[in-house]
This record gives sequence, C-alpha cells and structure tokens, in this order.
Amino acid sequence: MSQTTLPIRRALISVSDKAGLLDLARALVAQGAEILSTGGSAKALRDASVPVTEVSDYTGFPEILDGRVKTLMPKIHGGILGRRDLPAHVAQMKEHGIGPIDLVAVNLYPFEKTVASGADAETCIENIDIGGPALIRAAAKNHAHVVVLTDPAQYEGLIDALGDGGTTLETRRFYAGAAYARTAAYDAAIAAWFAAQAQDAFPERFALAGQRAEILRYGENPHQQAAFYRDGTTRPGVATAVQVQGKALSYNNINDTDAAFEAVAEFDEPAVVIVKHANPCGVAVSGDLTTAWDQALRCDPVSAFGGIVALNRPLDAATAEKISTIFTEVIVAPDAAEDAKALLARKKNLRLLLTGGLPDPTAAGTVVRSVAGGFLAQTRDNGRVAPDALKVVTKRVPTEQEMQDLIFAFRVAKHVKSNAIVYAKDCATVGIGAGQMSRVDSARIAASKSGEAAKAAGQSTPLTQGSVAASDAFFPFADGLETIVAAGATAVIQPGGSIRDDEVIAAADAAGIAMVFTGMRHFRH
Ligand SMILES: NC(=O)c1ncn([C@@H]2O[C@H](COP(=O)(O)O)[C@@H](O)[C@H]2O)c1NC=O
Repeated sequence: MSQTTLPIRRALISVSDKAGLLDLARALVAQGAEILSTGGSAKALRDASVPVTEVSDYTGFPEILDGRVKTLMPKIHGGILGRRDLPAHVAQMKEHGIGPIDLVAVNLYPFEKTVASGADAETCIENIDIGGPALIRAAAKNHAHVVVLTDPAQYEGLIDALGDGGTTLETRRFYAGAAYARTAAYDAAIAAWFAAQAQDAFPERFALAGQRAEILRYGENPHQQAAFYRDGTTRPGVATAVQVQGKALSYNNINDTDAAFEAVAEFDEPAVVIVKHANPCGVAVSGDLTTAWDQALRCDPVSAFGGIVALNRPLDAATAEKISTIFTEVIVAPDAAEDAKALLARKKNLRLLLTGGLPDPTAAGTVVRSVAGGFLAQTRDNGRVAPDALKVVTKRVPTEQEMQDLIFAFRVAKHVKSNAIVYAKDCATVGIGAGQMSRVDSARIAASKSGEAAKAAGQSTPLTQGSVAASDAFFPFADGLETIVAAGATAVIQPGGSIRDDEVIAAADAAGIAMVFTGMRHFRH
C-alpha cells in the first residue's frame, strides 16, 4: 500500500487515561497541528505548557450536564466525518465554519474497571462514555482521511509514523478496526452489566469480548494458530496470574492450568492437584502441602510426568524441592515463598504462576464453549452437595472416615471428564478413570492404574483396596458398581436417579458396601 501522507492540521484529544498524552500532543504540535481538547485533557496539556484550544472555546458551546455533553457538536463531528475528497462535503464544511479534524485520540471512561471495583449502579452508569464512542466511531468510519487512536499503546507507533511523513491508509485502516473492536468490547461490557443487573444469564444477544493477552506459539496442535484473551473478570486464575518464571505458556498449558487451579480451589485444607490433558491424575489434601504432594503423586506417578501442579496454599521451599524432582510444565499457586522461588529459578523452563488468591468454587458465573456455528453458554458448575442432602441408601452406613473420603472423591470427580470414576483413601485419590464412553471402563481403568501405582511403590495390594469411590453420574446398570466392588472399594458415592437404582442398591447391599446418593450430577465434557 502506498504511503499516503496525511498532514495532521487539527487533532482532537479527549482521554480519560492521560498516560502518554503529553508525548503525543507534543509530537502533533511539532508537526504543526492545532490541538483541541476537552476539560481534563486540556488542563493536563495547559499545565505542561502544550498549546491547546478547549473544545468549548472552539465550538462556542460549553461542556454541560456534568460532562455528559462535551464533544457532541456538529462542528466536531462534521470536522471528523466530512469527506475531503467530495467537493460538496468540503463546501458544506466551509459554509458552516467547520474545520477538518484529522486525528482523534480518545480513550473511554473506565466503565469495566468501575464495575470490577464493585461500584454502585449510579457510578457505573456515570462511567458509560457516550461522546467518546461517538468520536471513535466517526473517526474510524472516515479513516480514509482521519487517524483514530484508542489506546495509549498506539501513540508511539503514531509518533514514529509522523516522523516518517505521515500514516498510510493501511495503518489508518488498522487503527479503525481496532477502534471498532474497542467500542464493541466496551458495549459488550455495558450490555453484560445490564444483563447481570437484571439477573438475565442468557440475554437475547450475548456479546463476548476479550483483550488479547498474547499470541501463542500455536494452538492445541502445531498446525493451529492461537491467542489468549482475557475477559476482564477478576476471578483469580490463569488469566489474572503473574508468571514469575519459565517459558511462555502454550495453549494446552493455559487450558490445563485453568483446570488444575479450579480443581484445587475446591478444598479448604492444603491441597495439591496434578493435571494432565485437563484431567486430574492425582489429588490430595493433607495437613501440609508437602504431604499432599507426596500423596497426590502416588496416585499416578507415570502420568504426573510433564504435568501441571496446582496448590491452594503459598508454595513453600520443601514442596517446591519435591515438585522439582519430576518434570513439571507449570506450577500455579496463590503465592510462593522467596526461598521456593529461588529454588525453582534453577529450572529455567518451569513456569511458575502466582494468582494472588483462589477462585470461589461456589460463585455464580457463566461459561461458554464454541460449537460449529455458535457457542453454548451455561452457568458455571458451582454446585456443592450440602451435607444434609447426602442420603445413605444401603444397609451399611459409611464410617466417618469413609464419609470424609466420599465427599473428597465426589469433589474431585466434578473436575474429571465424564465418565468419571475416582477412588480415594485418606483424602487422596488412588485411582482416576476419566473420559471413557462407558462408566464400567472408567471404573476398570482407574483400578488397573492403581494396581500399577501400587507396584511402582513396591506394594502388593492395589491402592484401591479399602478405598471409596465416586461416580460423577448415576450407574445405569449394576456392572459399574460391581467393578468398583471388585477393585476393593468399601463405599460409593454417586448422584442416584437411574431407573435401575434398586438393582444398583441391591448389588451394593449384596457386596456389603455402603452407598450414598448426592442428588447432584457433575458431568464434565
Ligand atoms: N459527552 C461527551 O461529549 C464526551 N466527549 C468526550 N468524552 C469523554 O471524556 C473523557 C475525557 O474527559 P476530560 O478530557 O475532561 O478528562 C474521555 O474519556 C472521552 O471519551 C465525553 N464524555 C462522555 O460521554
């Protein structure tokens, strides 16, 4: 595309975020532009001795209604929207005393930040920018003649372009696209806020918006391209975490880290979750992280290789030392002790993410996933079975320890892809069967993996012997339960609700095991 030199004769600057404002304005003045500006922006420029004309002086109309009307004037919008290549437009502009405005630099009232701060409704509404989006949209529409800047991060590039003689049409088109993406995201945030106020989880139109955090090396596979977007929510997790060290995160790392951290946040006691391919392969809670790590690792040490480790307590040096003995892709924790950080610094490639907090697993929220031609939206699975909702359906009642393990196992099962069967003992998983098309296969695979883990640990009996088991959904037939019994489990937890519940209960009674119904299913696909 050829370089179209576009002299900036007049620039309108109206910015909420004043970062970079002075550098931009000085560069514009240096190449001969007159600066028009609104109240606060004009003051900042005047204070720095940058020559500026107040928009109100330029239009002859004051800012009114507490700033609700500042730039919504024909003299401003005509100056932006008039086509310089159409004699009729040029004549009309002249007739009405409208001078061309060749650059518009606007960033909007911080609506998203205001909402995130928990401000009241009136404050949020006052932070809905009206004039700003109008300026941005007008300038972007007329990008053939006008430059539009919507982010301080763009100023440096513009200043360089001015030094090179002006902006190309291609550059202006790029800024215009970014401008419409900005106003679309802004309106999406406003619409989402209104929907939330009305407690409408699924409004007629659902606008998704995100800010690109980074372009990733590739997607799920090397031949796929990918990027990571943040949606602006403050839920502690992979999107809000600070990466202390290590290589750039991959697409799969981000997905797995999210799964691991959401899972570990389920537990109040110190907990460790090891994830592979978005499924836990070891989970344990204990009095301290080091013990929890040992127990989580014992479940499936083979799969843990190259895994993602999530902790729900600040990482301490002893645990860091242990984790670093096996190849680990990512460690994610709310925080880390200085000596733990120093220890991990030796492992250059290991990524350490600190989130500053834990997500609330019971908090409401909406999650989306794409399908061909659209996307599915649903409320987050924030379900948690209340103790009084648990129903013992067998003759044998679980012991206190079994009940504790059952609740633990069911909570883990919530984070395992369906069909999920989780064996646990002493609040540590001892066998996890994930993502099978048949529940019986999940039960079998989990048991056989636990046998392998026992062998690796030099034990002759499988770890499932004397364990409990959780199923994320009901058993359609007794065979799944029988597989669990054969693996040596003494108690089972499952939602119940099958038309063959009676058969399944009878099988449990025949085996002399205890069974508890939760009334809540945790499918995860
Ligand atoms: N009402 C208007 O005509 C109007 N024109 C520009 N603004 C916004 O006013 C802000 C800058 O104000 P100031 O320069 O006074 O700090 C910018 O975020 C800009 O987007 C407006 N404010 C809100 O709608």
